[in-house]
Amino acid sequence: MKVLKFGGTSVGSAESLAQVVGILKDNQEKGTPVAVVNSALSGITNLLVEAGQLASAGDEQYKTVLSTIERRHIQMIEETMATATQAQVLEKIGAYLQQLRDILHGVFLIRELSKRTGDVVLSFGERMASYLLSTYANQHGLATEVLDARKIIVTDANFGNARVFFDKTNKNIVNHFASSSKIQIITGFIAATEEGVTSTLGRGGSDYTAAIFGSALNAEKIEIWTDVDGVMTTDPRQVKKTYSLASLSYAEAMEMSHFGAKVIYPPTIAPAMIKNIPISIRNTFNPEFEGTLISSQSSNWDFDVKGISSISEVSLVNFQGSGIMGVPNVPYRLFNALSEAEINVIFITQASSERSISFAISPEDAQRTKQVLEAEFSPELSLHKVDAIEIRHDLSVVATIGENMRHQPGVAAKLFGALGRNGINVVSIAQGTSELNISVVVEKKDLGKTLNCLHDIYFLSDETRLNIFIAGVGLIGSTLLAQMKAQYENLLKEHLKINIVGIANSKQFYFDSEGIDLDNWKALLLEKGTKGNIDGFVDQMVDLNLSNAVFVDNTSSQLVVENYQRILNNSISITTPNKLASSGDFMKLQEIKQTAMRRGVKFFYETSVGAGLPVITTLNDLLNSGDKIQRIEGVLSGTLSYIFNSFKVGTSFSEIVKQAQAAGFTEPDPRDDLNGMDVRRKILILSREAGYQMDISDVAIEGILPDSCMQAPTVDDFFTELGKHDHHFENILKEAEADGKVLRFIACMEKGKATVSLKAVGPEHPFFSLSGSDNIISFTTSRYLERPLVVKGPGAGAEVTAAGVFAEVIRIFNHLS
Ligand SMILES: NC(=O)C1=CN([C@@H]2O[C@H](COP(=O)(O)OP(=O)(O)OC[C@H]3O[C@@H](n4cnc5c(N)ncnc54)[C@H](OP(=O)(O)O)[C@@H]3O)[C@@H](O)[C@H]2O)C=CC1
Ligand SMILES: N[C@@H](CC=O)C(=O)O
Ligand code: NA
Repeated sequence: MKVLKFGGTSVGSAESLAQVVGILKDNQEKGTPVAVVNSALSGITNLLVEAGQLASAGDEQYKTVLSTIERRHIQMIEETMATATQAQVLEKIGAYLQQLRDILHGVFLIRELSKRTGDVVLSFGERMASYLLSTYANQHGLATEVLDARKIIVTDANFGNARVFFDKTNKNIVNHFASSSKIQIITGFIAATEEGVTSTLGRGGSDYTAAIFGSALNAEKIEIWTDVDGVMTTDPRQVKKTYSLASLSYAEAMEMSHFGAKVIYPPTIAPAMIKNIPISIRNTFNPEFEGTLISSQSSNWDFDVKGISSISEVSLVNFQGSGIMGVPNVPYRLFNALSEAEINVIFITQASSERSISFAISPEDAQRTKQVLEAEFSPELSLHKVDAIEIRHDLSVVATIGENMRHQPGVAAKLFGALGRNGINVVSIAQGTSELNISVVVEKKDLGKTLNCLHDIYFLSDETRLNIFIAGVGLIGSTLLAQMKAQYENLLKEHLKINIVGIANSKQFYFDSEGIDLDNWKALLLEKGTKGNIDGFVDQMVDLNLSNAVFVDNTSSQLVVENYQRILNNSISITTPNKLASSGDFMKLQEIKQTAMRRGVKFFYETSVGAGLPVITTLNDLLNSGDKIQRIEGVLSGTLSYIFNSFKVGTSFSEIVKQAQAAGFTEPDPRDDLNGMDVRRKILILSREAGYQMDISDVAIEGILPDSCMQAPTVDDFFTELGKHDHHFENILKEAEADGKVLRFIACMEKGKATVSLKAVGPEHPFFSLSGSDNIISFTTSRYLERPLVVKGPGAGAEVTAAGVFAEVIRIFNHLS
C-alpha cells in the first residue's frame, strides 16, 4: 500500500487531473494498492480565509470572494466532467457552496469568526476537491470513493492547529481500510474532535494527513505529489541555479522544512520516521522524475552541505541583564511564558557568559512577546536586573543543513569566510551539537546575497557567478568586454559565469543583473541607458547588493577614484588600469588599501604599470620574500617606446605620435605620455610599492614637450602645434645617432630618489634593443645584484592591457571563492 498526496495545483486543472489519474492507473497496473489524500484546489484555502475575514469584519465583499470560489469550481466541472454528468456534479457542488454561503452569512451577521467556525469554513475546500477528484477518476475507469477524514482523524479542540489523538485515529484508519475495496480519496487537512466538531491540522496539513494514514497503514511509501521537482538545494526564487536533492535523511528534511523549504509540512515527517516509511516528493507535472526521497538513509552526496534553507522575515528578541547571569530558573520562566502565550521560537542563542539570551520569532508575535516578557519579568525590570526588552526587525534566518557537516572541520569557516568577504553582517549564530544545522541571522536586505554566496561556495558542481561592474567602455573597456565574451564559454566549463551586471561611460549607465547581452552592450548602453554620472552608477551597484562583486575602473577619471572608498566599504573588489589612485595623494591611497584589507576584498592595479606585464606582482614577490630593492629602472611608457623605436631621421615626429595614438598606446590625452606625466606616475607607483612614501612632486623630470604644445586647448590643437616642432625632435635624434646611440625615455628610482629623463643610450645599455611598444623594467636587488631581474614586453595597447585587467578579475574571483 502506498499513500499518495496531491497538492492544490495537482488537482487544480483539467490537465493536472489527467496526470493524477495517469499516476493512479500506473500504480494499479503495477498491482500497488493506493490511498489518495488531496488538498483544496490551488488558491481556494486562501480565498476561504479571506472570505471569512471579510464576513467577520462586516464587509459584503466576502460575497465577491465567494463568487470567485464558485466560479473556480464551476469552471473545473465544465472543463473536466463528462457533459452528461455536469448537471449532477454542479448540483452537489452547489449544495456545498450553499452551506458555505449560509455559514458566512452567519459570520457576517454576528461579526465574529472563531477559530472553530474558521475550520468549518476551510473544510469546504478539501471536501469539494475530493468530490471532484473522485468523480473524475470514476469517469476515467477507476473505482474510487471519498473518505471524509473528519470521520477518521480524531483531534483535540485546538482549532486551526489541532493535535491528533493517534490511538483512536489509527484504530479508525485500520478498521475503515479493512472493509473498503475502492480507492479512498481522503480529504486532507481536516479532522474532527471527539464530539465530531470540524478541526484542521495547520496550514499545509494535507501532507500530515498523508503521513497519518501512511503510518497507520504501514504503507511502503508516502508520496507527496506537488508542482516542483522535490526539495531543492535552496530557494529557487532567490538563487538561479539550484538542484533537486535526490535524497534526504529524516533529520535533514525536518531541518530543511523547519527553515522554510516549503515542499513539505514539517509535522509530516515524524509519523513516517517512527515507522521508517520513506517519503517521496514528486512532481505531478514531471512524473518521470524521481524527485526527493526522504528516509533513514543519508545518501551519498558529494558535498558537505545538503541544503540552505531560510526564513525570510523574523524578529530577534534580546533578553539581557545582570540579574539573569547564572540564575537557573530564568530560561525556564522565559520560555514557559512564551509557550503559554503560544509564541513559537524559531532560533535561540545564548552566549556562555549567560548575560543574554537571544531568540527569533515571527514578526507578528513581536508585540505580544514584548508584553508577555514585560509581565513575566516585571519585578526584575523595575529593579534593573533585566534590561528593557529589545526587538530587532527586518531580519532573516539562513540555515545550512546536512548530515555530512558532522565532524567536518572547515564547513563553518567556509560559511563565515564567504559572508565576511561579501560584506554580510552576521547578527546572530546558532549551531546545535548535532552539527546538522548552522543557522545565522542576517539583515533581510542581505538574504538573497547570503543564499547566493553560500550556494556558490557549497555547491561548486555547476557555476559560480562573478558579478562585474565596468566603468569606462572606451578602448580598454570595450576590448575587455570583447575578451570576456570570447572567453565566456570556456570559463563556464570551469564553472565560472562572467556576469556583466553594469556598464558606464561618463554620461550614462546600464544595468542588467541577469547579465548584459555582450553582443549588444553598446546599443543597450546608448539607447536604454540611464543618464547619470559615476556616483549614480555606484549607488545602483551598491543597492543591488550582489555577492562576488568586482568593480573595474577603465577610465582615467578622478571622479571614479573618488568612489573607491565607498565601493570597497561595500565589499566590492576593484581592479583598474587607472593610475590616479595609486599615484595620487599618499594618505588617500593608504586609506583605500586599508579599507580593502578591513573588508577582506581586493584593490588591484597591476595594469597601471607596464599594462599586462607582471611588474607590480613581481616587485611584491621580491619584497614579500625578503629581498631588498636597490634600484628600479625602466622604460615605462609604451607610447614613448613606440615613438623612439619608430622615429627615424626623415620621418615626422608628430606623425609617429599620431600612429601611437591610433595603435591605442597613448593616454586619452597623449600629452600625458609626451610630457612624462604617465611615466612619473608609474615610477611613483613602483617607488611606493617598494616602501617609499613619495609624492608626484618627488619625481624629478626633464620635459621634452615645448610649452606651446602643453597650452594647446584641445588634442587636435596640440597635434597642430606639435607639427611645428618636428625639426626640434629631429635634431635631438640626429645628435644621438651621430654617437651611435638611440633615444630612450628612462625612469629611475634609487634610495627614494626618482628621476625621469630622455637619454641617449649606446649598444652596451640593456635598454638599447627594444621594439614596438616594449616596456622594460629592471629590478636591481640584494639577490639580483650583478644581473638585475628584468621584465620586458609590450607595455601598452588595448589587447594586452585588457587581458591584464581580465586576469586580475579572475584572480579576484579565486580569492572570493
Ligand atoms: N591604452 C593603454 O594601452 C593603457 C591604458 N591604461 C589606462 O586605461 C584607462 C582607459 O584607457 P582607454 O580605454 O584608452 O581610454 P578611453 O578614453 O578610450 O576610454 C575611457 C572611458 O572612460 C569613460 N569615462 C571617462 N570618465 C568617466 C567617468 N567620470 N565616469 C564614467 N566613465 C568615464 C569614457 O566615457 P566617455 O566615452 O563618455 O568619455 C570612456 O568610456 C586609462 O586610465 C589609461 O591610463 C593603462 C594601461 C595601458
Ligand atoms: N599610455 C600608456 C599606456 C599604459 O599605461 C603608455 O603609453 O605606456
Ligand atoms: Na603590469
